[in-house]
Amino acid sequence: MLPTTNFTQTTAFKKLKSHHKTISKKQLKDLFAEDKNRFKKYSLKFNDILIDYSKNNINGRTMGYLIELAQECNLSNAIAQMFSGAKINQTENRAVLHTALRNRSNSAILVDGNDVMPEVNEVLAKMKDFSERVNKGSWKGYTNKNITDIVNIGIGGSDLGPVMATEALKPYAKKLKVHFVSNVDGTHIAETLKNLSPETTLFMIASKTFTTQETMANAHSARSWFLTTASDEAFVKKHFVAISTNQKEVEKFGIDPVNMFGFWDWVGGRYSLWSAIGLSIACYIGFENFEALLTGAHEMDIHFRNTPFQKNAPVILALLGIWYNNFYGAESHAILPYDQYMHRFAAYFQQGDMESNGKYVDRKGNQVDYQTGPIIWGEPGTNGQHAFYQLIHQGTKLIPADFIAPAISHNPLGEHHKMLLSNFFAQTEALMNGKSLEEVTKELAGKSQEEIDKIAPYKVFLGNKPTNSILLRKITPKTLGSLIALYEHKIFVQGVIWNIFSFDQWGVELGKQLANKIYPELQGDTPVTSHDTSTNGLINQYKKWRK
Ligand SMILES: O=P(O)(O)OC[C@H]1O[C@H](O)[C@H](O)[C@@H](O)[C@@H]1O
Repeated sequence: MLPTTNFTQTTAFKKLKSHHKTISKKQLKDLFAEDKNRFKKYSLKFNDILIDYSKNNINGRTMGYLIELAQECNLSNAIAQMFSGAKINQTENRAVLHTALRNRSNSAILVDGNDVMPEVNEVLAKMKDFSERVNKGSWKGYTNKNITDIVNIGIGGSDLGPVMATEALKPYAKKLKVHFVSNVDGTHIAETLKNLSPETTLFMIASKTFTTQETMANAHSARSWFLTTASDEAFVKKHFVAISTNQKEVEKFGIDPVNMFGFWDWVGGRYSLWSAIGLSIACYIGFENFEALLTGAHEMDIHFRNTPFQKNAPVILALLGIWYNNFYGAESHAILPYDQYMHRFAAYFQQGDMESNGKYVDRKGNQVDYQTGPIIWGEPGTNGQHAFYQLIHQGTKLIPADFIAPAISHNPLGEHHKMLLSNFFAQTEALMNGKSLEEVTKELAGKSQEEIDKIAPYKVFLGNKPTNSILLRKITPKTLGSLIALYEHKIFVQGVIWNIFSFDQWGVELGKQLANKIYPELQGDTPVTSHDTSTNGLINQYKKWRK
């Protein structure tokens, strides 16, 4: 059982509340002026990742109290429980063991008294064999041609991780092309299949439950498309594999269990890219690179498990998030990768974070009276700079942001990377320092006082906007693995402190139930009357227009 401390009742919370009153009056740039060692004090290095959190509204006292908060909430105990296989997903009575999937040390991890590692290793070996066969061309299509294209059909956790990681690691791609179909909107699969040949396409039907409406609809459409050309059901096994925890449903769909890659109920969908759900990643970048991804995550797991909170990267990022969420009233958190390959990273952690910590009931079953998970959003820099950064710089909302960039580009084209990184460095500096009225006035020298008075207020930047900078040496499979695990554990720590269950997702059920109720009502032309007037009106207009 996880601890159930109400963090707002802790001594550390009270200390932080009163400390906030004084430190929030301080300007970040003054904190830097006061302390020459600020960067050294508030940055840490983990392998090829430098995390600079010095541009935050914190001092030694803030960090001390935040760490006390983590201690009072029994974080160490919660961490130990997660790694040991305790059933900390209490509302579903499940262990939470994505860390076992990348446990390269192979030490035993027990669930209900059984070591899960032999099974984990067995699936990994099967993934290795499969990805190598497809890549080498010894896995043939039904007309004896090599597979050239993989289509992963899945949604949510069975899609976002593989999409994000294959995009982020494109420079490591072998020769297979990979495509992803998630949306039940027929456009997604229709557009994907347009340029593919059934003879050389392999479908991976990825679904933990194998009952998800969108995935099953797309899987059936893919099979029909395939059979239109291939004609013979017997060929399905050469072109369809399943990734799931539900063998019964896989067989019902017609996929041979030999071509099924299993995982377990203790792998949460949004934490599943390390499992067989990562098969498309392994095929795309090669198994050795997939293993490097696991190793990177494993090393972060070790760091998270064994490092004192003062130097513990996920703990620090989590506590800073809590600082802004619960003391400064920040509603959102931006993730801003300065790397085009990382363009789905924020989208990936929208599910990772918001599905985990978007909860209003605490671990005792009571409604919380404080804020929990933030809204996660972001786009790659520099594109974001020319779109929404205006609001970060001069809007009325406080938006803490993580800036992420690699020192070495996979495409060292002329001066591009220096230009990109000059923006990366400049933005956090600008957000911190802002621009004073005095500086603006100086810039306007030569203009009349009247003109200056008119325009100057608009040109002032208040600054004092907090950011973390995460500088990576290079985006490699290993570094990406560590980075993803860093964010995963950050989410875990926050969930522990907010006293919520981070590993269920009951909130997605209601919409699904209602869609299932409405679906049959869309048959025929008879107007519906069973809903509120708005829903009835919309459905009935749809029925008129579709004729
Ligand atoms: O993998 P599946 O069982 O198809 O589930 C796919 C997704 O749908 C669910 O509704 C949840 O919101 C996600 O957590 C999950 O990843």
